[in-house]
Amino acid sequence: MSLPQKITTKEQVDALLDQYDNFLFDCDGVLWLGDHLLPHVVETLAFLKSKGKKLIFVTNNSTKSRENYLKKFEKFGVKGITKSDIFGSAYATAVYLDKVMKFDHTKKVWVLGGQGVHDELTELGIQSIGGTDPELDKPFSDDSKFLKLDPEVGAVIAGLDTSINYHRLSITLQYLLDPNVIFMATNIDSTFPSHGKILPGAGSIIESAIYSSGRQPTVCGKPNMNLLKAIQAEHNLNLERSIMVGDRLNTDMKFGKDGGLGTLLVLTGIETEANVLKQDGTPKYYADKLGDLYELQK
Ligand SMILES: O=C(O)[C@H](O)[C@H](O)COP(=O)(O)O
Ligand SMILES: [Mg+2]
Repeated sequence: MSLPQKITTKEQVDALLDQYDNFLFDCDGVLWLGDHLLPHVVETLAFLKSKGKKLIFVTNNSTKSRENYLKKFEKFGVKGITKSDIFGSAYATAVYLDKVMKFDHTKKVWVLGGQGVHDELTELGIQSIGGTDPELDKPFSDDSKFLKLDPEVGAVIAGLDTSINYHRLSITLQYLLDPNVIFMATNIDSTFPSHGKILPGAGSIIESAIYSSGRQPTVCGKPNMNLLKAIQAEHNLNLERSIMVGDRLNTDMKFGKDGGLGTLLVLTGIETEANVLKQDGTPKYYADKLGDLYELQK
């Protein structure tokens, strides 16, 4: 059995830097927990950049568009990131619907999810309804205006929705009962690391739509390899010299392993050390936190 190796010394960090040119970062649980930036993240990213490393950000959190992630990076003082370095699951899902499924732009998308999904669809010229519409915050009743279904809806996209309620789930089901309506999910993470808490993730919400409709969605976030194809179309990385840094085994680490990348798990999000030490081969490396790559240099 090949146990994951814990990064605890400067020599190990140096060896990691020799081995990899491209660092792909998960965001929730690696860089930040909501609005709380994790220790020495800004310094670590600057340090890696100073060593000539390419930094790419790959998040399953669909509540923000790439444009809004850019603003979040700026707010935290992370410099030198461009939109093309950010791959969010809202973006990946919108692009897949548009480019792979060739979605008819005269049709609309019903959203069970946050603003990120609406924004990425808008950027591609696709209309969307539902989602963050405040009318959906009202309790469900037979008078709901949404029960008069929009015949132009051709797809449902489901993702993380922190305003989830019976109204949203009920209307989503009405659209999914039509087998001609495409069903997509941004990601299937069961949980979501918040500051000091583990909360229900997008997968736990989407599961309700799956169960009630009896349908399975096309999923676009990690560990789906379509996301890696999208990254490759933009950056053409040498995957053997690339490493995926994440906090979750069944999304981030699987994504890295399936894609032929190295894998580094940090313990600031979902997984515990005991859990990591049960793994054989993946992750290849683990650390208490991302900031250790910087702190161990001192
Ligand atoms: O439930 C979700 O959508 C996810 O748990 C969460 O947002 C994952 O984000 P990531 O860790 O990929 O940045
Ligand atoms: Mg994460």
